[in-house]
Amino acid sequence: MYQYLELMQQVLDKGSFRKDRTGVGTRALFGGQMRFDLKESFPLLTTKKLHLKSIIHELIWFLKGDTNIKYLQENGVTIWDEWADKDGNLGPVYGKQWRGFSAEGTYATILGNTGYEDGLVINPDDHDNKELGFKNLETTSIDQIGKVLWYLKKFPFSRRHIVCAWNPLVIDQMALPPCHCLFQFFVREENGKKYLSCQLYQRSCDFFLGVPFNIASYSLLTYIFADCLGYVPDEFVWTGGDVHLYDNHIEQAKLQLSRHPLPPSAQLYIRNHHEFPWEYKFDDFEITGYESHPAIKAPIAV
Ligand SMILES: Nc1nc(=O)c2c([nH]1)NC[C@@H]1CN(c3ccc(C(=O)N[C@@H](CCC(=O)O)C(=O)O)cc3)CN21
Ligand SMILES: O=c1ccn([C@H]2C[C@H](O)[C@@H](COP(=O)(O)O)O2)c(=O)[nH]1
Repeated sequence: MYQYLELMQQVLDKGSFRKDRTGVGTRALFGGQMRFDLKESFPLLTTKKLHLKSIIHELIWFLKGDTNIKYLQENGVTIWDEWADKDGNLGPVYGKQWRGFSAEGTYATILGNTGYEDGLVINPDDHDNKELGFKNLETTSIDQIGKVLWYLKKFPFSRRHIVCAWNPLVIDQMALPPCHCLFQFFVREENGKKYLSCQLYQRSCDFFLGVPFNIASYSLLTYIFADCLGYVPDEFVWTGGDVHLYDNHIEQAKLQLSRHPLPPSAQLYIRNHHEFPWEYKFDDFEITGYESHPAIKAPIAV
């Protein structure tokens, strides 16, 4: 994971100081890329211990199209707690957009003055409110995960294998607009075998807490798709937009940089094959050979 440590060092050395939405403050670079060869090892950070359970359950939860934290809580995962409402809902976040991208539940067609600028709170469940001057569009829902899997099977060399979580029609209803907002698959053939790569565009990157999770999560997603398709996991390419270290993560980042990375020896095995990505369960995955330095605590910026 030298790629991660190199980019972390660059953010520390060259990042500009910026105010941010959370009020914590960051230093940030715009634009960054890291490549991980999945054929060598499963990319887990070794300079601090990662909580694999949270990463795996979160991905299973996205793939099921779930946007309520109940499933996560039942499995001891607390990483989304701060953003949920009293019923555990997060609005139409990742799961909804991956499995049912649509304009559902929005004040999508503006008939007149919505009063939005006046700070009027619009209830998205109020489906046809003439008084407020909006009504819902007739919606078409797209299962982007199912569709891209089908295209990967039928037209592996297509350049259109894209899943996009950034849905401008419903962004204001999300507890947090998607950070990892678009990914693309790429297939190449060598000696009769098909190799599957994935590239993520992450618009906003909490480099200390979020990014190690995001790298592991999308690498796991690539393995899952490869397993469904009978292809070989090839590369994961991470591309970041606003790559930042929060001011209250600087000491933790420096501690990490002072540690010697351990050999990248983690491997992922999928115990049970499934036809579709949303059918995988926690016990279908086995990670072996993961060794790391101890965990480093850091506060999350809300
Ligand atoms: N500021 C911020 N950074 C993020 O990375 C982030 C958000 N907000 N909001 C939405 C999700 C939630 N994510 C999170 C939230 C918490 C941890 C975290 O505290 N990680 C601890 C371990 C906690 C655990 O797994 O139980 C760590 O040491 O990695 C990581 C990612 C990623 N996303
Ligand atoms: O998977 C994730 C989810 C969130 N983040 C980080 C990136 C930012 O620090 C915050 C989001 O704040 P915005 O003001 O909406 O950019 O969450 C992440 O790194 N990975």
